[in-house]
Amino acid sequence: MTEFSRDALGWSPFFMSQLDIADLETLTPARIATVHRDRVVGFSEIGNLELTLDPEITTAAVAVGDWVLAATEQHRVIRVLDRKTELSRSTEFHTGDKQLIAANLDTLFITSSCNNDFNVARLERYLALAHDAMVTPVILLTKADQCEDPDSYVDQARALGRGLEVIALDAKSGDVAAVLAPWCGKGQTVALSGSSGVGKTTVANALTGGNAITQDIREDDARGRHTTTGRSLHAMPSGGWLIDTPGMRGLGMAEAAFGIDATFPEISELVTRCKFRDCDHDSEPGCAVQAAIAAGDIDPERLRRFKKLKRENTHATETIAQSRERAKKFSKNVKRAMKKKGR
Ligand SMILES: Nc1nc2c(ncn2[C@@H]2O[C@H](COP(=O)(O)OP(=O)(O)OP(=O)(O)O)[C@@H](O)[C@H]2O)c(=O)[nH]1
Ligand SMILES: [Zn+2]
Repeated sequence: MTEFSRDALGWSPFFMSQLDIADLETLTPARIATVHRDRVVGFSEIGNLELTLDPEITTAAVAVGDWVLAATEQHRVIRVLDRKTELSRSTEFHTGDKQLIAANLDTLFITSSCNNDFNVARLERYLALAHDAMVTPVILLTKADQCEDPDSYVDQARALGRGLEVIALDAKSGDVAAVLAPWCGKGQTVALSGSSGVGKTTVANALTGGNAITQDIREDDARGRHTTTGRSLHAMPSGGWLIDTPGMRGLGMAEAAFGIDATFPEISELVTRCKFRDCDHDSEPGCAVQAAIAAGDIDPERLRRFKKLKRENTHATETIAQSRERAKKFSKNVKRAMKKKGR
């Protein structure tokens, strides 16, 4: 059984302030490392805890990285603490509810490669996601060793944000952990996102010092054999934590209006100065954005991508509303059918 101090697990005054004296005396804070269908595993100062959830809480409301308060004798999660950061996405087909991806991340390494994978629009999408989650983005450009001019990629990526950290590296070299050390210190939590093949596993292995990465585990329980997802919160020798889950890997699309604005500050700061509130920043009279483009202050390509993301965002929101409507109709039909059957 491995014990970790709260500080080592990333505890901070933000979480402490959510506890009263009674909580402190009776409950144990734990950091969620695995979320199963009907139970979770948390790391704590008294070791790993296998926990079921209070009936009020569903596993969908708990994410890897969460801090919870556990009643250890009952092996039960009593309360999920407010998150410092929350990465989630809207589920497309179901209820329109959001799906939690990870909680209390400090840094998202947005990973791309110094080759054809590099795509400014895609990077902006990830940046919007990170901003929306309140997580610090760092752009990681792998395969610098296979590229003649990695600096040109770095420059393009740096242009995507004020003070944005961009790092080009060879993920297979020995110095990955050293280069990324500023974000991987004691109690800090990171995750990697990016397309397939950009080197997430390679970087993750370098950071965790081995093969700690997501594996499916076959498990036996009362209901028979089934596959569950292995541990998702991995300790790094540097003292930090890496979250690696299938959801994290599948991260891609953002429906994050706030995040989009934060990603395009030079544009979003101007739109309030347009003459019309519903300005499309196209050819409307008194458009502050077009004026800035004419003055050479804004890159028209940035505006084009800003508008594209906004459109997608609107579309995603509509889809959620529509799918809610569908779900409602469906449950009505089911009820009607059940009634008929009952007669
Ligand atoms: N030369 C070089 N090869 C790299 C670098 N990063 C990754 N690779 C190679 O690229 C291939 C894909 O890397 P992975 O780490 O598996 O990529 P991934 O992002 O985890 O891919 P998925 O598991 O599909 O999401 C592997 O063969 C790596 O060895 C790099 O910086 N330089
Ligand atoms: Zn305008």
